[in-house]
Amino acid sequence: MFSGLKGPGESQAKDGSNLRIAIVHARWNTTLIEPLVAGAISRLKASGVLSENITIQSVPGSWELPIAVQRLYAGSQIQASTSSSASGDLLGSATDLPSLVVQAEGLSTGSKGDGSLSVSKGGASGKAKGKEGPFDAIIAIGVLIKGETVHFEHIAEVTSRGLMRVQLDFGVPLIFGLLTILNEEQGRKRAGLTEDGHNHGEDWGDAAVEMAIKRKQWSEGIILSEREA
Ligand SMILES: Nc1c(NC[C@H](O)[C@H](O)[C@H](O)CO)[nH]c(=O)[nH]c1=O
Ligand SMILES: CC(=O)[C@@H](O)COP(=O)(O)O
Repeated sequence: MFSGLKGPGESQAKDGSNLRIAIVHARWNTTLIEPLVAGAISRLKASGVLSENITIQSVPGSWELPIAVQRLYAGSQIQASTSSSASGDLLGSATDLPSLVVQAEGLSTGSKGDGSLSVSKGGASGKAKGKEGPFDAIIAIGVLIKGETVHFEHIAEVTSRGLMRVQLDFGVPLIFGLLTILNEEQGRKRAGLTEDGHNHGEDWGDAAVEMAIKRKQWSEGIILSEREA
């Protein structure tokens, strides 16, 4: 897919075993979204990111990506403060009994769809409980396909700006996984669904690990030079 000078170059994704990564994807154009999400997950795991430390959330369309990423990241920050106060003292920020039980037991809650609460051990799917606390990086995935109107341009512009704003406002690496394509064939190529295609989701997974590790180092004052000047 990448010919000549194009492409991200050799992956710099190192050990992701201690990272917490979120993937937020739109559901529009799901036949392209699904392989892109799968590609990102495959590379996260190839770098050692644990399954229980990969959080996946979906939104209706790309327009919803910025708000979802912003609120999800803010929520992960609250988790950190809640779990640290819960470990420090039983009451923490939650004082109602159900929340205390959920916290104390390391349970997770969900909705049964009839408005009642379901509570299960471990993560929402019952799997091993992953890390809590702020995400180390977030991958936003969407596919915008040009139609007959200028709807495409409006969403592409503001969604891109919105994602960049969240990234800089919150200081969290936000991997740009928004495909803005003119036709479905362009999308199939970039989702790795054609012989000459390449799954861009793989690049986004690598980028998330690389940037999460570098952000962690920089936030601890660890400044390493990648090469001799
Ligand atoms: N046409 C596409 C959309 N449109 C939907 C919007 O993103 C949004 O969900 C809706 O306007 C409600 O706020 N979304 C995509 O991701 N891709 C498209 O091609
Ligand atoms: C990106 C879009 O919203 C686009 O697919 C909508 O198509 P149209 O411009 O024909 O309404």
